[in-house]
Amino acid sequence: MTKTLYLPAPAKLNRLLHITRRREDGYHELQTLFQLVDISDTIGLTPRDDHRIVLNEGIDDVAHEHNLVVRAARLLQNTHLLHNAMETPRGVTLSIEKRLPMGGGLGGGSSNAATVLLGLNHLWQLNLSVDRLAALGLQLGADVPVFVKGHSAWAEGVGEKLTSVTLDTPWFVILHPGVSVSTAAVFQDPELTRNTPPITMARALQGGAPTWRNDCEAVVKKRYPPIAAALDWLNCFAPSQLTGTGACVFAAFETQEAAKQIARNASQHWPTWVAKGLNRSPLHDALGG
Ligand SMILES: C[C@](O)(CO)[C@H](O)COP(=O)(O)OP(=O)(O)OC[C@H]1O[C@@H](n2ccc(N)nc2=O)[C@H](O)[C@@H]1O
Ligand SMILES: Nc1ncnc2c1ncn2[C@@H]1O[C@H](COP(=O)(O)OP(=O)(O)OP(=O)(O)O)[C@@H](O)[C@H]1O
Repeated sequence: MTKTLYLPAPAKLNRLLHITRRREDGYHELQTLFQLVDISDTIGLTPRDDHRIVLNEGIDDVAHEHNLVVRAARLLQNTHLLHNAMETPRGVTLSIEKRLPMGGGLGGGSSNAATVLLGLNHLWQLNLSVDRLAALGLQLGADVPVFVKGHSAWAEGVGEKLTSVTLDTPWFVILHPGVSVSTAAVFQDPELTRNTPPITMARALQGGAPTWRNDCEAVVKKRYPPIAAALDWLNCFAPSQLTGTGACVFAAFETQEAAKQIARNASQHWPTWVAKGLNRSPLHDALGG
């Protein structure tokens, strides 16, 4: 019987997010500190004898063809075909066990895609380098490369120019304020701070957590009062921030016990997670890379 490989797709937090410039193409250049955390979706990959890419358990509301796991598998299959025209590309049956909220700023979809790229590179024995896979991943989304590289990182560009960093690893309380944020609308908002002067990585790291902030926060709070309310609530216990363009907000605690205590109260109002900060991705641990 063909065995299924189950691999984690961890979440990320943006512990600092500066927007430094709007580009000609409308996209924005960022400086961000990505930290991986230990809450994950699980992706199942079962190799097939034919060339089909099948998604068994998907996600309601996302058509299979649009699902980032299917798009990642197709991208890899097409890349392989292009360079190995004589070889029949292999297929895979995929499944997703979703725990990360969608569109929450935790990068779940991007992480799912990265797990498929690395998992299939392993199963199909393609031997593509991590750098090559990260470049392919960028075609699927700006947050895919950091998950492919598998380490907390300082990022520039739209998030693809990565330098691995080692961050502190506190326990985080993460809340989902229950609204869905349009990333495009936040980036188009005339009031968005989009001219923060670039800083060096060394300076960002030297300043540490008390100096880290997210340039999207003011606009997001104004547009989405439930996010402002969640930030105000969490700020009563520890300095709190938005991840990405939201909707999730988070705060760091020194111990698991302290985080759990706040999470117990928070969970009366919002979906809540306690997550440990990581530097290395559990996906890379699982693949032994
Ligand atoms: C802000 C972050 O969460 C930081 O981790 C991510 O860069 C967002 O990445 P994402 O959710 O994959 O966003 P995308 O789906 O690529 O972008 C949605 C829309 O937001 C705007 N956008 C996004 C990223 C970026 N660096 N500049 C932008 O202006 C663009 O209008 C884009 O059409
Ligand atoms: N496998 C997938 N998992 C989650 N979302 C997916 C997936 N495939 C496609 N999508 C689509 O991608 C959108 C963004 O998902 P994702 O969970 O990555 O957002 P996010 O956490 O806000 O990420 P980011 O921090 O990169 O903005 C979803 O709203 C959904 O429509």
